[in-house]
Amino acid sequence: MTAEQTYPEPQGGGSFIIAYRAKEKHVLVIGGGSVAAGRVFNALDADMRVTVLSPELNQELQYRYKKSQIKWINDSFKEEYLDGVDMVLSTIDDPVESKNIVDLCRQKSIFVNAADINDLCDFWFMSMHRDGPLQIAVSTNSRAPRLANKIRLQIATLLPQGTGKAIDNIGKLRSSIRKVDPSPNNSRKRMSWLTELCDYWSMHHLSKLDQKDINILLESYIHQADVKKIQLKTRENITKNLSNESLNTANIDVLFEKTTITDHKTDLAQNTLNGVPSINDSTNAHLADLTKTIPNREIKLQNIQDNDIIIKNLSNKDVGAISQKSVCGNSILDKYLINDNCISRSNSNIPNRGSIALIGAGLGSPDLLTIQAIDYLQKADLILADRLIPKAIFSVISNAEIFIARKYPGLADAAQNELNERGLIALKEGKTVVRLKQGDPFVYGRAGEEILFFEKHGYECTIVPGLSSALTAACLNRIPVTHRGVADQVLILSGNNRFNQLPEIPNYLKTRTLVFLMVAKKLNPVCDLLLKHNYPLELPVSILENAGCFNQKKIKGTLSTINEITQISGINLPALLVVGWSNDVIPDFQNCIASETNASSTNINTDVCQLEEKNVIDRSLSVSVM
Ligand SMILES: C[C@@]1(CC(=O)O)c2cc3[nH]c(cc4nc(cc5[nH]c(cc(n2)[C@H]1CCC(=O)O)[C@@](C)(CC(=O)O)[C@@H]5CCC(=O)O)C(CC(=O)O)=C4CCC(=O)O)c(CCC(=O)O)c3CC(=O)O
Ligand SMILES: NC(=O)C1=CN([C@@H]2O[C@H](COP(=O)(O)OP(=O)(O)OC[C@H]3O[C@@H](n4cnc5c(N)ncnc54)[C@H](O)[C@@H]3O)[C@@H](O)[C@H]2O)C=CC1
Repeated sequence: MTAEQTYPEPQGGGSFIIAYRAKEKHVLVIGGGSVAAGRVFNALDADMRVTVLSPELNQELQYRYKKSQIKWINDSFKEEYLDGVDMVLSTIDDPVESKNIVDLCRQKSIFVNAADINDLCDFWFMSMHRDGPLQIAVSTNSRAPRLANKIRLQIATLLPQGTGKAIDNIGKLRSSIRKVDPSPNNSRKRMSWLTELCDYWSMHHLSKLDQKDINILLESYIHQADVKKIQLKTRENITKNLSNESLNTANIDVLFEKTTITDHKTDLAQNTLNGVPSINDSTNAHLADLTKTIPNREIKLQNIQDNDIIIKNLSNKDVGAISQKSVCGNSILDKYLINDNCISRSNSNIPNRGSIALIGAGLGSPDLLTIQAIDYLQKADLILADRLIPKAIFSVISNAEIFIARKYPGLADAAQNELNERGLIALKEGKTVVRLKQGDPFVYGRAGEEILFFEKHGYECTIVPGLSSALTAACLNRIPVTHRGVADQVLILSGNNRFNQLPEIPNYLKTRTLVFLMVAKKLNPVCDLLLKHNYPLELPVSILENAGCFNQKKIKGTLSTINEITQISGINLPALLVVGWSNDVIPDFQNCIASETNASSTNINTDVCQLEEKNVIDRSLSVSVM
């Protein structure tokens, strides 16, 4: 690589953006209108000493003056007022006088900004988002301030909740570490440990740390503990409700999302769902009118209390279908920007908007939930579930209200509508909603339909995968659905489709494993169908019940015998059927031991021909309870 390729070429024409520590610096704001009030707010936010020079003050400045946040010189500009000043912000409506002020400041080497003469400014203001110690500022370098405002809001809606708190917590930990290990020689050690911590843990978890956790982390740093293995109170909270017998804590070593990408996705999802505010028709029309008839500047003149009310109205009064496109053809975010205009520089007032996640509950045992699913279940306000979700899963839930859909025969559609509406109402109230689905939401879970419903109403859905029994039931029952030399394909089918019909069956292929979900009531016809399609009578099959749960059970047989066997043993729901030679690859452990001692049957773990010949697996041992 050439040096030109290695080192980036400066574009030029930008501003030098720094975080200026202006605490106690004396700023003189000239003018008493809304632009002055905005500047004053920013200066106070940076702990500057503020004097306003103007023959009049607007409402906000009068309020700040009464609260002794600012000094006020009730006069027009005179040169003498520049004495002892570190910075001047001119916000007057008189360009000639403004130019005069700028010239005088230049002579006195005072840093100056004039709101009405861009070209003469030493620096420009930026659109700013603030969340505690976090400040995000956007500059368009005086090209398009309104777009700076819009970009700032777009960025802010993408931030994970609790970002400011997470920064605070890391700040505390960082300074404690530097106190106990101040040596400049250990800079690399400090930096790499903290970097790993920040990269490895999700923003959500970092935001939840308390002083006790920070102390544990400090200890961990001292011992250079692996950040993936640190046990914290936060971690305990997450796992505390998991039932002991089902949770093997050793298996959930990693409770925190691995990468920042996951983190971003989770948190981003959480916030962008939240991201789109809702506006009812009359508010919408009202705001649309405002943009047409009143210049933005005048909207800004409203006082802060009024603006707060507008924000509340926007988030509470949301009714009806709202798509990403608003009536004016702009996005909903654009509408919100109109609203934000009213609050001008009040930084972080992104209204609290509901969010929804569709979560796969997996097989029914809490220890087979994903970390992300546990995380969502713990922070949810409302959980929409159905009767199929095993009770054990609910042990993970902290405080959420649980709504179980009343999906009884003949009422399924009405129950689905009811569930959707419950979700929508909660979203409009700004709640965190979780739609919990058994298995994986996209494998016969009808999640697609629900996503379309919520997204039609302006709420993007986060999707959290779950373990689907389609593959994992076989896995837990020692059936490798693919196995070299035995099976190289897997087909997932439903024993019972929407119109109560049997599925279409492909021609027999020796190396294909078939997995039928929802098959218990259709076992007989499904087996008949397979036989009709020339599947061999001796083809091994298994019924797998309650996979992954404490009452997991496997019933083995062949295509010709399984019906008879289950007529005796019965089938407990939920159950699925695995058809194919992969059923015979790994014998039950007891048989395995038996075959070890049996000289005539040795090499069981090879290909299916051998299995057939030696008949290693005793299929007459029809029921095996695990
Ligand atoms: C050079 C600069 C001043 C400086 O810093 O010296 C400047 C100059 C001017 N702004 C004008 C107009 C508007 N300014 C805003 C809004 C903001 N303006 C801000 C900064 C800056 N504005 C600096 C450049 C920063 C950059 O480009 O990145 C923001 C980011 C920060 C802040 O002010 O605190 C704040 C967003 C706050 C938020 O996000 O909340 C809006 C929209 C709105 O109100 O919503 C409009 C109307 C729409 C439009 O005109 O575009 C006019 C024309 C006046 C006229 O025509 O009469 C001038 C003068 C001119 O351009 O000559
Ligand atoms: N940078 C920005 O973001 C923007 C800048 N502007 C410009 O900023 C300026 C101020 O805007 P607003 O606050 O809306 O105007 P405004 O008209 O509400 O306020 C002007 C203030 O300056 C005071 N004033 C006028 N001459 C003065 C003097 N010689 N000495 C002391 N005080 C004096 C007035 O009493 C008044 O309080 C305008 O020129 C406007 O074009 C406008 C919009 C955005």
